[in-house]
Amino acid sequence: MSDAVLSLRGIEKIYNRGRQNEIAVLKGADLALARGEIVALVAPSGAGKSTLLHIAGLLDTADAGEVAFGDTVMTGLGDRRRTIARRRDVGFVYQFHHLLPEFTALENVVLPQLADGVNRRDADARAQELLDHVGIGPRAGHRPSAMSGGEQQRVAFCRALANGPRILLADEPTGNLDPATSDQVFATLMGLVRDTGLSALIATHNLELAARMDRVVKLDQGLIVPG
Ligand SMILES: Nc1ncnc2c1ncn2[C@@H]1O[C@H](COP(=O)(O)OP(=O)(O)OP(=O)(O)O)[C@@H](O)[C@H]1O
Repeated sequence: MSDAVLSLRGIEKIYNRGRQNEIAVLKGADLALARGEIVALVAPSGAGKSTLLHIAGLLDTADAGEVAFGDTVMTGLGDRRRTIARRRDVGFVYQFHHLLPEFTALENVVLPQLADGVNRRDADARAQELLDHVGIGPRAGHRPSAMSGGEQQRVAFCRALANGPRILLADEPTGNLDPATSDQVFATLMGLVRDTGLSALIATHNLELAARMDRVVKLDQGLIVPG
């Protein structure tokens, strides 16, 4: 039995295996996220943060090692089960919001719920509740192009949380914002994660933001080490 919500054990990833440009990015990375824990992942550019987040979120597979959500080992499960787990258990946030431009803020938060079988009325209510929670309820009917960068990113947070995941994975979630906005939007994200009791792994270059999380880890030579 493990108390961890997310466990990465001995994760290895090699790109271009057997070719001249072979690159071993992860060489046995270990990390466990406790319930409600917010962990900062810091590393120089190219060290493998995105690769690790993609493997943790079942968007990519490792060459060796194991990913577990709670006590369930996800490694080796078929595509269907991985897709369902990814949709239900994991929320992703990226540096760029990747909202669908032709849909409103509300609709962007509704869509992942419809894909998970939630009815429209419940999905609308949950989306509005999340948007209210991050302070942009009145903008629910606006398309992303009519919103500021900070507002767009708040919508992206709501979309990531729409299906009630256990784990939030974020890749430079405020990296595209100016410093003042980044600070506010980061505080919003932290509040949202705390209020929902999620476990979060947040990659950032920003050491000030990293210091505000529960724990800092570094990716160093393909391994996770204390920050
Ligand atoms: N699909 C791929 N094929 C080959 N090499 C790749 C692939 N994806 C990433 N890499 C290489 O693996 C290394 C790690 O990439 P990754 O994107 O995980 O780093 P990162 O730490 O997230 O960087 P950044 O902070 O710049 O986003 C880099 O050298 C990158 O060029």
